[in-house]
Amino acid sequence: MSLTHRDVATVGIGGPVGSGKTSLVSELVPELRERGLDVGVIANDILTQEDADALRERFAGLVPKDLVAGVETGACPHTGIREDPSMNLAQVDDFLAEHPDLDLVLVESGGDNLAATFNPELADYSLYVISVAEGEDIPRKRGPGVVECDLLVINKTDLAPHVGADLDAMERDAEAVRDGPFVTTNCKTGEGVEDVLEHIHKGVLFA
Ligand SMILES: Nc1nc2c(ncn2[C@@H]2O[C@H](COP(=O)(O)OP(=O)(O)OP(=O)(O)O)[C@@H](O)[C@H]2O)c(=O)[nH]1
Repeated sequence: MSLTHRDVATVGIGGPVGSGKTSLVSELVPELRERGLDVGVIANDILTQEDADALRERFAGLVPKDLVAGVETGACPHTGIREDPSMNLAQVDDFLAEHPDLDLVLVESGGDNLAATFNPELADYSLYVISVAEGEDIPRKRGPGVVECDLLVINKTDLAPHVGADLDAMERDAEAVRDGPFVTTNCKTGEGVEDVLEHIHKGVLFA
């Protein structure tokens, strides 16, 4: 069920460069397909189709090729997902024209600087992915992406001991700066992805 006027649920996935957004999408899609859901994927990038091309290959046999699309924003990533989401919305409409029974569209943002949030017109539910390896003080900085998303995902938990990050401190800070939930993940092993799915289900599919 969608909260926007389109008859499909949309989930935004934002976060800094390299935090693990594409890796999370790669983990989520097979699980969503396993649950019988028809999924489309949009990857926003400043000037390339790289993520979309990689995802199209990865999802071969799982997601029709025309349900994986790249949107080239040509500007700051947040422009296409917040200020003017029209290119992304047009892509959602294109998906629906060919696949009217589509259940869910994942919209991955290009990497940003902790400030990006999704326009509610584009995303019914938004995730913000940060990485342990980028420093344990990220939640404490209260970036709008971290504070305002529906679900904060603290990824790369496996790297905490290697970069000297205190995961417990990150979790305490996440709790302190947010009203909403957070989860911890390791997208290399799939750990925590089940929790993300549960939140998405609660947030959009079974809302
Ligand atoms: N160790 C570890 N590496 C991870 C994890 N998640 C992602 N990575 C790696 O981190 C790198 C960046 O991951 P991506 O998924 O491409 O990150 P992204 O946020 O999509 O990056 P951009 O699209 O460039 O902003 C890749 O080399 C991944 O394999 C994780 O949980 N643990």
